[in-house]
Amino acid sequence: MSSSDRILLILLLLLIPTALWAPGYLVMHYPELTDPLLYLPWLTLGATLLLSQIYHQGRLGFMVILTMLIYGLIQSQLQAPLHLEGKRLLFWLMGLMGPLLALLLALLPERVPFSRQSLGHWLLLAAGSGLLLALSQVPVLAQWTTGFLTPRAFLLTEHSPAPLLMLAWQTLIAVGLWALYLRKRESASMAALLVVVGLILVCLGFARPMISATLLAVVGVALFVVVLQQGHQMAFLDELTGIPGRRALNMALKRVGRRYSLAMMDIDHFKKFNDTYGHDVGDEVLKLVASRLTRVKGGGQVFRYGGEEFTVLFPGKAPKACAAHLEAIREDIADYPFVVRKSKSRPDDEKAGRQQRGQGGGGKTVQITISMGLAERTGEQPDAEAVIKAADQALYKAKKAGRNCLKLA
Ligand SMILES: Nc1nc2c(ncn2[C@@H]2O[C@H](COP(=O)(O)OP(=O)(O)OP(=O)(O)O)[C@@H](O)[C@H]2O)c(=O)[nH]1
Repeated sequence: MSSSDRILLILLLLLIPTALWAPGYLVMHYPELTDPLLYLPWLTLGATLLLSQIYHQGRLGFMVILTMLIYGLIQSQLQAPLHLEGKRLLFWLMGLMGPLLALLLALLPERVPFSRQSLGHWLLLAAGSGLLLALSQVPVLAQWTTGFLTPRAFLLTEHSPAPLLMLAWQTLIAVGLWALYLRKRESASMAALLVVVGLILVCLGFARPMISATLLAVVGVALFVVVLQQGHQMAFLDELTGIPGRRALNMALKRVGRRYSLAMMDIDHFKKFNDTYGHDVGDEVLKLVASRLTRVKGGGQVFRYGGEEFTVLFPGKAPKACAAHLEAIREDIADYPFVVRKSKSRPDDEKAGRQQRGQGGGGKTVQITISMGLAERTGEQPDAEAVIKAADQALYKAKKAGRNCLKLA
């Protein structure tokens, strides 16, 4: 499970106790706080909207705006008993259209929120809100929801006004968003999933006082964490390969301590490879090498140093203790049959790739090799710069020695 998956899971789990426990606890023990708490979602969501602007996370910003619209609707229109026809219809429309809008926003391309390019996103939000308000004024629909739909849509219990039909629709969208997140690993689908799960819980516990304020305030905090996490990824992960980049290496070197070894490695003849097969295939090679390198044993931490160079850091290890692990990974890469396909249909996951190779794949198999130089921190080379330089010199020796080998400084 990746770190973003773990964060998502924690945030989702955070919503459930909030829904079950916080509203009742607040009303019972701190009744004087209930009025100020109604402002809390505006605060948490407003802060997240600001941060999403700073980090240029447009779709996430739109998820925040959608949540604000939902909260505004609940506070301004839905503070009345739901057996009133118009209110019940509005509740239905919010429960059905809110998740749909979140899904559609997650499917739209990334845009900076307050710019001309995001006009489509704004139109979608405006159209959704306009349609909701227009439909809520149709008397026939109001009669239909109370007279026909609600009794047949299986109300959960008398404590929850959310009918099963609505929950089924919301759950379907949540599952779709989960699948979208697993496929694309984008913060927008993660944010949309949090908003939809938050809305499901709000609908389920709608009869409880303060449910929307407490839950949507927590959704605001959860979205804040998602923006921060995305900002962290942008700063520390290499975009092409997805492994930590140079900045992450610099941070790791600052806290690694006094004893460590460091290997610099470089893909052999990569320029020729790029010139022969094209930059796109070169990028695929970089991704492949990065993913194979991350399997290094012995506690090695892998970074993309830049271009076709990678670094592996072994905290607390002497070169003797990590050379075998590096050799193993060098051989693993040299033995991996990289197929250059004519089409750009290289599958993302390795199993599918192996299957495609098994069927011939229609491409040419080429060997990728890497050269490595290994150095350790010593009294003579106490700072990280000197260790990197020594590892670089050892790498140069490896290139001179015919490539596809490891040399010690
Ligand atoms: N496709 C792709 N190529 C890159 C990237 N970054 C750097 N390169 C290429 O990597 C190549 C590096 O080539 P050189 O430093 O001359 O070394 P080499 O061809 O690997 O030869 P040796 O290191 O001597 O084995 C250049 O052609 C760069 O354009 C990248 O992100 N993607």
